[in-house]
Amino acid sequence: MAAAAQEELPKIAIPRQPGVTEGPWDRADVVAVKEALRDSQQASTSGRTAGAGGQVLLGKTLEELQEFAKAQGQPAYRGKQLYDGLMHGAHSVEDITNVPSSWRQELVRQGVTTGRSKLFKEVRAADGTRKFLLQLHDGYLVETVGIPLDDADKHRLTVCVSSQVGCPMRCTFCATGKGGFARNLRPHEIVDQVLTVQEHFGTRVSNVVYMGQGEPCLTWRAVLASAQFINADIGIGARHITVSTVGVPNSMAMLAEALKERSLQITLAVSIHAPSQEIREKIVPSAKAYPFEALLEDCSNFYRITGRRVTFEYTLLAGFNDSPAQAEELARVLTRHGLRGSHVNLIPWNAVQDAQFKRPSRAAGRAFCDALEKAGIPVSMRVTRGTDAAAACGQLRNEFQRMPLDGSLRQQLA
Ligand SMILES: C[S@@+](CC[C@H](N)C(=O)[O-])C[C@H]1O[C@@H](n2cnc3c(N)ncnc32)[C@H](O)[C@@H]1O
Ligand code: SF4
Repeated sequence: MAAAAQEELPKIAIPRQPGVTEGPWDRADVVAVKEALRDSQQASTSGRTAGAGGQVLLGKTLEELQEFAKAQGQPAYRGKQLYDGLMHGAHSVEDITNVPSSWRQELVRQGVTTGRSKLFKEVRAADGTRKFLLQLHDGYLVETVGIPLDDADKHRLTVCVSSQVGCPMRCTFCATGKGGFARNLRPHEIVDQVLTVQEHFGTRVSNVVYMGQGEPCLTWRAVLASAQFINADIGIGARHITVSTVGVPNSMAMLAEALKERSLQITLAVSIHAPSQEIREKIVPSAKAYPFEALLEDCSNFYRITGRRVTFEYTLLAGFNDSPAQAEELARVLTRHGLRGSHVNLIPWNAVQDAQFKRPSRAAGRAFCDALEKAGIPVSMRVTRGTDAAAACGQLRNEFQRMPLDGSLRQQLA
Protein backbone atom coordinates (compact mmCIF):
# COMPACT_ATOMS: atom_id res chain seq x y z
CA MET A 1 0.00 0.00 0.00
CA ALA A 2 2.73 2.41 1.05
CA ALA A 3 4.74 1.48 -2.05
CA ALA A 4 1.74 2.10 -4.32
CA ALA A 5 1.14 5.47 -2.68
CA GLN A 6 4.78 6.34 -3.17
CA GLU A 7 4.56 5.56 -6.88
CA GLU A 8 1.68 7.98 -7.22
CA LEU A 9 3.78 10.92 -6.08
CA PRO A 10 3.69 13.47 -8.88
CA LYS A 11 7.17 14.09 -10.16
CA ILE A 12 8.20 17.66 -9.50
CA ALA A 13 11.44 18.52 -11.20
CA ILE A 14 13.53 21.22 -9.65
CA PRO A 15 13.53 24.10 -12.15
CA ARG A 16 17.00 24.58 -13.55
CA GLN A 17 16.82 28.34 -13.75
CA PRO A 18 15.52 30.52 -11.00
CA GLY A 19 12.36 32.55 -11.71
CA VAL A 20 12.64 34.94 -14.60
CA THR A 21 10.92 37.85 -12.93
CA GLU A 22 10.12 38.08 -9.24
CA GLY A 23 9.44 35.22 -6.87
CA PRO A 24 12.04 32.68 -7.96
CA TRP A 25 11.05 29.10 -7.30
CA ASP A 26 13.99 27.92 -5.27
CA ARG A 27 14.82 24.64 -3.56
CA ALA A 28 12.78 25.63 -0.49
CA ASP A 29 9.67 25.93 -2.66
CA VAL A 30 10.28 22.55 -4.23
CA VAL A 31 10.67 21.07 -0.76
CA ALA A 32 7.40 22.71 0.31
CA VAL A 33 5.61 21.28 -2.72
CA LYS A 34 6.97 17.81 -2.04
CA GLU A 35 5.99 18.08 1.62
CA ALA A 36 2.46 19.08 0.67
CA LEU A 37 2.19 16.10 -1.68
CA ARG A 38 3.57 13.64 0.85
CA ASP A 39 1.34 14.99 3.59
CA SER A 40 -1.61 14.76 1.22
CA GLN A 41 -0.95 11.05 0.69
CA GLN A 42 -0.82 10.38 4.39
CA ALA A 43 -3.90 12.42 5.25
CA SER A 44 -6.87 10.27 6.03
CA THR A 45 -10.03 11.37 4.32
CA SER A 46 -12.18 10.35 7.26
CA GLY A 47 -11.71 13.41 9.42
CA ARG A 48 -8.78 12.46 11.64
CA THR A 49 -6.46 15.40 11.84
CA ALA A 50 -2.76 15.07 12.48
CA GLY A 51 -1.97 16.93 15.65
CA ALA A 52 -5.61 17.51 16.57
CA GLY A 53 -5.10 15.26 19.58
CA GLY A 54 -8.02 12.99 18.81
CA GLN A 55 -10.86 12.07 16.53
CA VAL A 56 -12.65 14.79 14.61
CA LEU A 57 -16.37 14.32 13.93
CA LEU A 58 -17.01 16.83 11.14
CA GLY A 59 -16.50 15.46 7.65
CA LYS A 60 -17.47 11.92 8.59
CA THR A 61 -20.43 10.55 6.69
CA LEU A 62 -23.53 9.28 8.50
CA GLU A 63 -22.31 5.70 8.07
CA GLU A 64 -18.88 6.57 9.46
CA LEU A 65 -20.46 8.24 12.49
CA GLN A 66 -22.68 5.19 13.06
CA GLU A 67 -19.56 3.02 12.97
CA PHE A 68 -17.86 5.46 15.31
CA ALA A 69 -20.79 5.22 17.77
CA LYS A 70 -20.72 1.42 17.65
CA ALA A 71 -16.98 1.38 18.26
CA GLN A 72 -17.69 3.50 21.33
CA GLY A 73 -20.11 0.84 22.60
CA GLN A 74 -23.14 3.00 21.73
CA PRO A 75 -26.12 2.06 19.55
CA ALA A 76 -25.78 3.05 15.87
CA TYR A 77 -28.57 5.65 16.15
CA ARG A 78 -26.31 7.73 18.37
CA GLY A 79 -24.16 8.19 15.24
CA LYS A 80 -27.18 9.72 13.52
CA GLN A 81 -27.65 12.01 16.50
CA LEU A 82 -24.04 13.18 16.24
CA TYR A 83 -24.55 13.76 12.51
CA ASP A 84 -27.73 15.80 13.12
CA GLY A 85 -26.02 17.81 15.84
CA LEU A 86 -23.13 18.69 13.53
CA MET A 87 -25.40 19.56 10.62
CA HIS A 88 -27.43 21.81 12.90
CA GLY A 89 -24.33 23.83 13.72
CA ALA A 90 -22.83 22.27 16.86
CA HIS A 91 -19.40 23.88 17.34
CA SER A 92 -18.31 21.76 20.29
CA VAL A 93 -19.08 18.25 21.43
CA GLU A 94 -20.91 19.84 24.42
CA ASP A 95 -23.25 21.52 21.89
CA ILE A 96 -24.53 18.13 20.65
CA THR A 97 -27.24 18.03 23.27
CA ASN A 98 -29.28 15.29 21.61
CA VAL A 99 -26.83 12.67 22.92
CA PRO A 100 -26.59 11.87 26.65
CA SER A 101 -24.34 14.21 28.59
CA SER A 102 -22.43 11.25 30.10
CA TRP A 103 -21.30 10.21 26.60
CA ARG A 104 -20.51 13.81 25.66
CA GLN A 105 -18.27 14.06 28.69
CA GLU A 106 -16.62 10.77 27.77
CA LEU A 107 -15.98 12.00 24.22
CA VAL A 108 -14.44 15.21 25.54
CA ARG A 109 -12.29 13.16 27.92
CA GLN A 110 -11.05 11.12 24.93
CA GLY A 111 -10.11 14.32 23.10
CA VAL A 112 -12.85 13.96 20.46
CA THR A 113 -13.72 17.33 18.88
CA THR A 114 -16.21 18.54 16.30
CA GLY A 115 -13.37 19.99 14.18
CA ARG A 116 -15.04 23.40 13.85
CA SER A 117 -12.74 26.43 13.64
CA LYS A 118 -13.03 29.61 15.69
CA LEU A 119 -13.95 32.86 13.99
CA PHE A 120 -10.97 35.11 14.57
CA LYS A 121 -11.96 38.14 12.53
CA GLU A 122 -14.48 39.18 9.92
CA VAL A 123 -14.07 41.91 7.29
CA ARG A 124 -17.05 43.21 5.32
CA ALA A 125 -16.88 44.81 1.88
CA ALA A 126 -19.35 47.44 0.67
CA ASP A 127 -20.82 45.04 -1.93
CA GLY A 128 -21.89 42.51 0.73
CA THR A 129 -18.88 40.21 0.34
CA ARG A 130 -17.62 39.02 3.73
CA LYS A 131 -14.18 37.60 4.49
CA PHE A 132 -13.75 35.35 7.52
CA LEU A 133 -10.40 34.73 9.14
CA LEU A 134 -10.66 31.34 10.84
CA GLN A 135 -8.42 29.93 13.51
CA LEU A 136 -7.69 26.23 13.24
CA HIS A 137 -7.05 23.81 16.10
CA ASP A 138 -3.29 24.31 15.91
CA GLY A 139 -3.50 28.10 15.77
CA TYR A 140 -3.02 28.58 12.03
CA LEU A 141 -5.28 31.09 10.37
CA VAL A 142 -7.03 30.59 7.07
CA GLU A 143 -9.37 32.79 5.08
CA THR A 144 -12.69 32.03 3.47
CA VAL A 145 -15.00 34.39 1.60
CA GLY A 146 -18.79 34.54 1.24
CA ILE A 147 -20.02 36.28 -1.90
CA PRO A 148 -23.78 36.95 -2.11
CA LEU A 149 -25.39 37.72 -5.45
CA ASP A 150 -28.99 38.70 -5.91
CA ASP A 151 -30.33 38.34 -9.44
CA ALA A 152 -33.83 39.46 -10.27
CA ASP A 153 -35.35 36.15 -9.27
CA LYS A 154 -32.83 34.23 -7.27
CA HIS A 155 -30.37 34.58 -4.43
CA ARG A 156 -26.97 32.98 -4.75
CA LEU A 157 -24.32 32.62 -2.11
CA THR A 158 -20.88 31.50 -3.26
CA VAL A 159 -18.18 30.41 -0.86
CA CYS A 160 -14.57 30.73 -1.94
CA VAL A 161 -12.76 28.11 0.16
CA SER A 162 -9.08 27.68 0.92
CA SER A 163 -7.41 24.28 0.57
CA GLN A 164 -4.06 25.08 2.22
CA VAL A 165 -2.65 27.45 4.82
CA GLY A 166 -0.76 29.59 2.31
CA CYS A 167 0.51 28.17 -0.97
CA PRO A 168 3.95 26.98 -2.09
CA MET A 169 3.44 27.71 -5.82
CA ARG A 170 4.44 31.37 -5.56
CA CYS A 171 2.67 32.79 -8.63
CA THR A 172 4.11 36.28 -8.89
CA PHE A 173 0.77 38.14 -9.14
CA CYS A 174 -0.98 36.44 -6.20
CA ALA A 175 -0.96 37.58 -2.57
CA THR A 176 -1.28 34.02 -1.24
CA GLY A 177 1.75 32.96 -3.23
CA LYS A 178 3.77 35.72 -1.62
CA GLY A 179 2.83 34.74 1.91
CA GLY A 180 4.50 31.32 2.05
CA PHE A 181 3.13 27.90 2.89
CA ALA A 182 2.40 26.18 6.19
CA ARG A 183 0.30 23.05 5.67
CA ASN A 184 -2.51 21.36 3.79
CA LEU A 185 -6.04 21.60 5.14
CA ARG A 186 -7.90 18.44 6.17
CA PRO A 187 -11.27 17.66 4.59
CA HIS A 188 -13.25 18.82 7.64
CA GLU A 189 -11.34 22.13 7.69
CA ILE A 190 -12.64 22.82 4.18
CA VAL A 191 -16.18 21.68 5.03
CA ASP A 192 -16.05 23.94 8.09
CA GLN A 193 -15.56 26.97 5.84
CA VAL A 194 -18.78 26.26 3.97
CA LEU A 195 -20.74 25.76 7.20
CA THR A 196 -19.25 28.94 8.68
CA VAL A 197 -20.32 31.08 5.73
CA GLN A 198 -23.76 29.48 5.71
CA GLU A 199 -24.20 30.22 9.42
CA HIS A 200 -23.01 33.82 9.20
CA PHE A 201 -25.16 34.70 6.20
CA GLY A 202 -28.12 32.73 7.53
CA THR A 203 -28.86 31.42 4.03
CA ARG A 204 -27.94 28.28 2.15
CA VAL A 205 -24.74 28.23 0.19
CA SER A 206 -25.45 27.64 -3.51
CA ASN A 207 -21.93 27.45 -4.99
CA VAL A 208 -18.50 26.47 -3.74
CA VAL A 209 -15.30 27.47 -5.52
CA TYR A 210 -11.89 26.21 -4.41
CA MET A 211 -10.26 29.53 -5.27
CA GLY A 212 -9.12 30.75 -1.88
CA GLN A 213 -5.67 30.17 -0.41
CA GLY A 214 -3.75 27.17 -1.65
CA GLU A 215 -3.29 24.84 -4.58
CA PRO A 216 -6.00 22.14 -4.47
CA CYS A 217 -4.11 19.65 -6.66
CA LEU A 218 -1.31 19.49 -4.10
CA THR A 219 -3.83 18.03 -1.70
CA TRP A 220 -6.41 16.60 -4.06
CA ARG A 221 -7.46 13.68 -1.83
CA ALA A 222 -8.55 16.04 0.95
CA VAL A 223 -10.15 18.33 -1.63
CA LEU A 224 -12.05 15.42 -3.16
CA ALA A 225 -13.21 14.13 0.23
CA SER A 226 -14.44 17.60 1.20
CA ALA A 227 -16.17 18.12 -2.17
CA GLN A 228 -17.92 14.79 -1.78
CA PHE A 229 -19.17 15.77 1.67
CA ILE A 230 -20.23 19.23 0.50
CA ASN A 231 -22.17 17.57 -2.30
CA ALA A 232 -23.74 14.59 -0.53
CA ASP A 233 -24.16 15.93 3.00
CA ILE A 234 -24.48 19.71 2.71
CA GLY A 235 -26.51 19.21 -0.46
CA ILE A 236 -24.71 21.48 -2.92
CA GLY A 237 -25.00 20.18 -6.50
CA ALA A 238 -21.70 18.86 -7.89
CA ARG A 239 -22.11 21.14 -10.90
CA HIS A 240 -22.06 24.07 -8.49
CA ILE A 241 -18.68 23.04 -7.13
CA THR A 242 -15.53 24.24 -8.94
CA VAL A 243 -11.97 23.28 -8.10
CA SER A 244 -9.36 25.66 -9.48
CA THR A 245 -5.78 24.56 -10.12
CA VAL A 246 -2.63 26.08 -11.52
CA GLY A 247 -1.57 22.54 -12.44
CA VAL A 248 0.49 19.92 -10.63
CA PRO A 249 2.14 17.24 -12.79
CA ASN A 250 0.27 13.90 -12.80
CA SER A 251 -2.46 15.07 -10.45
CA MET A 252 -5.12 15.85 -13.04
CA ALA A 253 -5.40 12.29 -14.31
CA MET A 254 -5.59 10.91 -10.77
CA LEU A 255 -8.27 13.42 -9.89
CA ALA A 256 -10.18 12.62 -13.09
CA GLU A 257 -10.14 8.87 -12.35
CA ALA A 258 -11.27 9.46 -8.76
CA LEU A 259 -14.12 11.74 -9.90
CA LYS A 260 -15.22 9.18 -12.48
CA GLU A 261 -15.15 6.38 -9.93
CA ARG A 262 -17.36 8.44 -7.60
CA SER A 263 -19.57 9.86 -10.40
CA LEU A 264 -18.86 13.31 -8.98
CA GLN A 265 -19.41 15.90 -11.71
CA ILE A 266 -17.57 18.87 -10.31
CA THR A 267 -15.90 21.42 -12.58
CA LEU A 268 -12.13 21.67 -12.85
CA ALA A 269 -10.88 25.16 -13.67
CA VAL A 270 -7.31 25.40 -14.88
CA SER A 271 -5.44 28.67 -14.30
CA ILE A 272 -3.72 29.10 -17.63
CA HIS A 273 -2.92 32.85 -17.76
CA ALA A 274 -0.84 32.73 -20.94
CA PRO A 275 -0.88 31.50 -24.52
CA SER A 276 2.61 29.95 -24.31
CA GLN A 277 5.16 28.33 -22.03
CA GLU A 278 7.48 31.29 -22.44
CA ILE A 279 4.96 33.80 -21.06
CA ARG A 280 3.47 31.43 -18.49
CA GLU A 281 6.67 30.50 -16.73
CA LYS A 282 7.46 34.16 -16.14
CA ILE A 283 4.48 34.48 -13.79
CA VAL A 284 3.89 30.87 -12.69
CA PRO A 285 7.29 29.62 -11.45
CA SER A 286 6.00 26.05 -11.05
CA ALA A 287 5.29 25.98 -14.80
CA LYS A 288 8.98 25.24 -15.35
CA ALA A 289 8.25 21.81 -13.93
CA TYR A 290 5.08 21.36 -15.99
CA PRO A 291 5.43 22.31 -19.66
CA PHE A 292 2.50 24.10 -21.27
CA GLU A 293 1.93 21.36 -23.86
CA ALA A 294 1.80 18.68 -21.13
CA LEU A 295 -0.68 20.77 -19.14
CA LEU A 296 -2.96 21.14 -22.17
CA GLU A 297 -2.65 17.45 -22.97
CA ASP A 298 -3.72 16.67 -19.39
CA CYS A 299 -6.72 19.00 -19.83
CA SER A 300 -7.77 17.03 -22.93
CA ASN A 301 -7.31 13.77 -21.02
CA PHE A 302 -9.46 15.07 -18.18
CA TYR A 303 -12.27 15.49 -20.70
CA ARG A 304 -11.67 12.02 -22.14
CA ILE A 305 -11.80 10.42 -18.68
CA THR A 306 -14.64 12.36 -17.05
CA GLY A 307 -16.66 13.53 -20.05
CA ARG A 308 -16.45 17.04 -18.52
CA ARG A 309 -14.52 19.84 -20.13
CA VAL A 310 -12.16 21.79 -17.94
CA THR A 311 -12.71 25.54 -17.90
CA PHE A 312 -9.81 27.99 -18.00
CA GLU A 313 -9.00 30.99 -15.87
CA TYR A 314 -6.87 33.76 -17.29
CA THR A 315 -5.71 36.57 -15.03
CA LEU A 316 -5.27 39.65 -17.22
CA LEU A 317 -2.11 41.62 -16.52
CA ALA A 318 -1.83 44.92 -18.40
CA GLY A 319 0.83 44.98 -21.07
CA PHE A 320 1.95 41.44 -20.24
CA ASN A 321 -0.63 38.89 -21.38
CA ASP A 322 -3.63 41.00 -22.44
CA SER A 323 -3.10 41.84 -26.12
CA PRO A 324 -5.62 40.72 -28.80
CA ALA A 325 -2.72 38.94 -30.56
CA GLN A 326 -2.17 36.87 -27.41
CA ALA A 327 -5.89 36.09 -27.28
CA GLU A 328 -5.69 34.82 -30.87
CA GLU A 329 -2.63 32.73 -29.98
CA LEU A 330 -4.50 31.26 -27.01
CA ALA A 331 -7.46 30.40 -29.25
CA ARG A 332 -5.13 28.61 -31.68
CA VAL A 333 -3.41 26.64 -28.96
CA LEU A 334 -6.71 25.57 -27.35
CA THR A 335 -8.07 24.56 -30.76
CA ARG A 336 -4.96 22.51 -31.51
CA HIS A 337 -5.49 20.54 -28.29
CA GLY A 338 -9.19 19.92 -28.92
CA LEU A 339 -10.13 22.38 -26.16
CA ARG A 340 -12.03 24.88 -28.28
CA GLY A 341 -15.28 24.19 -26.38
CA SER A 342 -13.74 25.01 -23.01
CA HIS A 343 -14.95 28.19 -21.39
CA VAL A 344 -12.35 30.87 -20.63
CA ASN A 345 -12.99 33.03 -17.59
CA LEU A 346 -11.05 36.30 -17.68
CA ILE A 347 -10.06 37.84 -14.34
CA PRO A 348 -8.74 41.41 -14.44
CA TRP A 349 -5.82 41.47 -12.01
CA ASN A 350 -6.64 42.65 -8.49
CA ALA A 351 -3.92 44.72 -6.90
CA VAL A 352 -1.78 43.05 -4.26
CA GLN A 353 1.16 44.43 -2.31
CA ASP A 354 4.69 43.93 -3.65
CA ALA A 355 3.55 42.95 -7.15
CA GLN A 356 4.63 45.00 -10.16
CA PHE A 357 1.59 44.47 -12.34
CA LYS A 358 -1.22 46.69 -13.54
CA ARG A 359 -4.89 45.94 -13.93
CA PRO A 360 -5.82 46.29 -17.63
CA SER A 361 -8.21 49.01 -18.71
CA ARG A 362 -11.79 48.03 -19.43
CA ALA A 363 -11.14 48.62 -23.14
CA ALA A 364 -8.11 46.28 -23.14
CA GLY A 365 -10.07 43.59 -21.30
CA ARG A 366 -12.95 43.99 -23.75
CA ALA A 367 -10.61 43.74 -26.76
CA PHE A 368 -9.05 40.52 -25.41
CA CYS A 369 -12.49 39.09 -24.73
CA ASP A 370 -13.72 40.04 -28.22
CA ALA A 371 -10.69 38.46 -29.89
CA LEU A 372 -11.32 35.15 -28.11
CA GLU A 373 -15.01 35.29 -28.91
CA LYS A 374 -14.30 36.01 -32.56
CA ALA A 375 -12.07 32.94 -32.65
CA GLY A 376 -15.00 30.84 -31.40
CA ILE A 377 -13.90 30.40 -27.77
CA PRO A 378 -16.65 30.73 -25.14
CA VAL A 379 -15.48 33.50 -22.83
CA SER A 380 -16.68 35.68 -19.95
CA MET A 381 -15.20 38.42 -17.78
CA ARG A 382 -15.36 37.92 -14.01
CA VAL A 383 -16.94 40.74 -12.06
CA THR A 384 -14.63 41.79 -9.24
CA ARG A 385 -16.14 41.50 -5.76
CA GLY A 386 -14.89 42.36 -2.30
CA THR A 387 -11.80 44.42 -3.21
CA ASP A 388 -12.21 46.85 -0.30
CA ALA A 389 -12.02 43.91 2.12
CA ALA A 390 -9.00 42.43 0.28
CA ALA A 391 -11.33 39.51 -0.42
CA ALA A 392 -11.17 39.46 -4.23
CA CYS A 393 -9.44 36.76 -6.28
CA GLY A 394 -5.81 36.41 -5.32
CA GLN A 395 -5.92 38.92 -2.47
CA LEU A 396 -6.11 36.39 0.35
CA ARG A 397 -3.07 36.49 2.52
CA ASN A 398 -2.33 36.72 6.16
CA GLU A 399 1.09 37.47 7.40
CA PHE A 400 0.82 34.74 9.97
CA GLN A 401 0.13 31.73 7.80
CA ARG A 402 3.63 30.34 8.18
CA MET A 403 3.33 30.06 11.95
CA PRO A 404 0.63 29.28 14.44
CA LEU A 405 -0.81 32.21 16.30
CA ASP A 406 0.75 32.90 19.67
CA GLY A 407 -0.13 35.62 22.17
CA SER A 408 1.94 38.42 20.64
CA LEU A 409 0.74 37.75 17.10
CA ARG A 410 -2.80 37.66 18.42
CA GLN A 411 -2.30 41.16 19.83
CA GLN A 412 -0.87 42.49 16.59
CA LEU A 413 -3.83 41.13 14.65
CA ALA A 414 -6.56 42.32 16.99
C1 LIG B 1 -6.02 32.22 -5.66
S1 LIG B 1 -6.11 30.95 -6.88
C2 LIG B 1 -6.46 29.49 -5.90
C3 LIG B 1 -6.66 28.26 -6.72
C4 LIG B 1 -5.42 27.70 -7.40
N1 LIG B 1 -4.27 27.77 -6.60
C5 LIG B 1 -5.19 28.37 -8.74
O1 LIG B 1 -4.20 29.08 -8.88
O2 LIG B 1 -6.00 28.14 -9.63
C6 LIG B 1 -7.68 31.25 -7.68
C7 LIG B 1 -7.59 32.12 -8.92
O3 LIG B 1 -7.23 33.44 -8.56
C8 LIG B 1 -6.35 33.94 -9.53
N2 LIG B 1 -5.57 35.04 -8.97
C9 LIG B 1 -4.51 34.97 -8.15
N3 LIG B 1 -4.08 36.21 -7.84
C10 LIG B 1 -4.87 37.08 -8.49
C11 LIG B 1 -4.95 38.50 -8.55
N4 LIG B 1 -4.12 39.26 -7.84
N5 LIG B 1 -5.92 39.05 -9.30
C12 LIG B 1 -6.79 38.27 -10.00
N6 LIG B 1 -6.78 36.93 -9.96
C13 LIG B 1 -5.84 36.33 -9.22
C14 LIG B 1 -5.51 32.74 -9.83
O4 LIG B 1 -4.79 32.92 -11.00
C15 LIG B 1 -6.55 31.65 -9.92
O5 LIG B 1 -7.08 31.60 -11.21
S1 SF4 C 1 -2.53 31.65 -7.89
FE1 SF4 C 1 -3.08 29.73 -6.92
S2 SF4 C 1 -1.28 28.43 -7.20
FE2 SF4 C 1 -0.63 30.49 -7.63
S3 SF4 C 1 0.21 31.19 -5.66
FE3 SF4 C 1 -1.93 31.87 -5.76
S4 SF4 C 1 -3.05 30.26 -4.73
FE4 SF4 C 1 -1.04 29.44 -5.22
